[in-house]
Amino acid sequence: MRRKIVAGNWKMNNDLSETEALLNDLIAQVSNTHVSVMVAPAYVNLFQAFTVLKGHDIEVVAQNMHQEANGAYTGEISAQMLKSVGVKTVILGHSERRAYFGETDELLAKKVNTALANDMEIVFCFGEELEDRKAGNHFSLVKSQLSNALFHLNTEDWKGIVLAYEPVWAIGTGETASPEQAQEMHAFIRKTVSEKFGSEVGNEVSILYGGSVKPANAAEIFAKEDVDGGLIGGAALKAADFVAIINAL
Ligand SMILES: O=C(CO)COP(=O)(O)O
Repeated sequence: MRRKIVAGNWKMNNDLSETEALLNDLIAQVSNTHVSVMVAPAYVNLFQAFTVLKGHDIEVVAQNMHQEANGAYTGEISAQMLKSVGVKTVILGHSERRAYFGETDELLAKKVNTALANDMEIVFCFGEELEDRKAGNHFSLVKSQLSNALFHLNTEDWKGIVLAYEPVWAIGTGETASPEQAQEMHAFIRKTVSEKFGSEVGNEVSILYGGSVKPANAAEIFAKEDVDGGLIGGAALKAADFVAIINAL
């Protein structure tokens, strides 16, 4: 059975006291036990997030990580640092990392290897830009993002991979992919993974949708066969909205 997941990517939002307040609101309101719930606060608040969430079934994950084990990389954070505060899962490949911080497929392949070598689970993000979709290149673009960063893995490695399809044109824009567009792409992703790694891997991998998911549209997107949950940005910053989205899965 594929795992159902709703993950909140807080991006560069919430200082320490805001982080504590939002987590306490989630503790009070999250009750859906068949969904794995993840939250990704800023690095500096991860340690305190674990303290606040102790004993509760909400996983704290990181938004990013450096590919090297340690060294002279001013401002960066390693897998071991994340693990030492309790992080077991890291988001990699977010479109904002690709667009604003120059992260390429090649670099992401290295980050993927580092995370897996550290027994960390990965929420791997990818998705096309509006021009790609307008030009009809969205399937080939998505396939190349997957193959460049993940096709060197072996079948066993896929136990640690969750995929998150986030069409860039739908992130933070209020414009969502229609449920049909999401399903069409998720089915393509599953087929692409199955062709390369076998149908067992393809059937087992959870594929999340991300891009302007909100309480009003979550249920119809999550109802699609190949959509196993969501990666939520803006709507994850308000407990009531995030919980409504969890409850829609
Ligand atoms: O980028 C996202 C999650 O990683 C989606 O962001 P929004 O939900 O704000 O569109």
